[in-house]
Amino acid sequence: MTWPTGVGRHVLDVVDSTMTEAARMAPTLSGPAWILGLRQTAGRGRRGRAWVDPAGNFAATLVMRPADPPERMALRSFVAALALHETFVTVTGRAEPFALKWPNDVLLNGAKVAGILLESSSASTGHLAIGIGVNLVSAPGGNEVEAGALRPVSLLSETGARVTPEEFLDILAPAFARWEAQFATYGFGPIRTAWMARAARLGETVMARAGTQSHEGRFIELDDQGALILVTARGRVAIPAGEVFFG
Ligand SMILES: O=C(O)CCCC[C@@H]1SC[C@@H]2NC(=O)N[C@@H]21
Repeated sequence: MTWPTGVGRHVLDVVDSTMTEAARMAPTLSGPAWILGLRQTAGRGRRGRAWVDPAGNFAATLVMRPADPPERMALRSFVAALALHETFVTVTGRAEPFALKWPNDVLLNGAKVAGILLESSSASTGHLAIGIGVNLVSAPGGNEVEAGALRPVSLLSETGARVTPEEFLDILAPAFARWEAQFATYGFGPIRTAWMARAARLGETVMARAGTQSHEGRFIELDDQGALILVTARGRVAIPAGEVFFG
């Protein structure tokens, strides 16, 4: 696959976090760039959690500077999820074991194989950093993740597919560029439709936690802002940000 024109590619042997490196590099960048860390010493996940990624796993951040309002910027997590899903399908030749979990995870055989972390800067650089972590060759033990979280698995253990972080990036970056072009041209509509076609547990009852509130209901769709829509005993509820538990 061809590397997208005008997009930087930086590979670092060791880095604290590619998110931190993205913030350091942003002022010097003239266009979008991928930063791949072959090892991270202080990787971070969503909601202040640590992200442990041993050698052989994939840890990268795409830094870009979209001229978008914040709510539109945030929709790029769905663009990234679609690009990640496509990359897994390309690498394994199989679509059926992969699914997307709202808001930002990719599942393999119902367990977590990848996560996405979005950070935007209010500083003068105005950059958006899209961090992607993939358990290519190893996954944390079930006792290393918080209670109720999905079991982590690796691509290698579940499918036998062995791919290096550099190879993974060289498929992911063009895939992201294609989905991003679709988002830029047609807006969120086709992204939303494609995301729902790959969504885990669509139509089923799930539990969502948003802040201190929990909602149980049938997951019927994403709305046009990327919020999770549940039909609960009290009616339709839109959850703009939170976590979902499948139980
Ligand atoms: O909590 C999650 O599921 C999101 C995990 C995101 C981890 C990636 S690894 C590359 C980038 N650098 C980081 O420190 N975090 C993200």
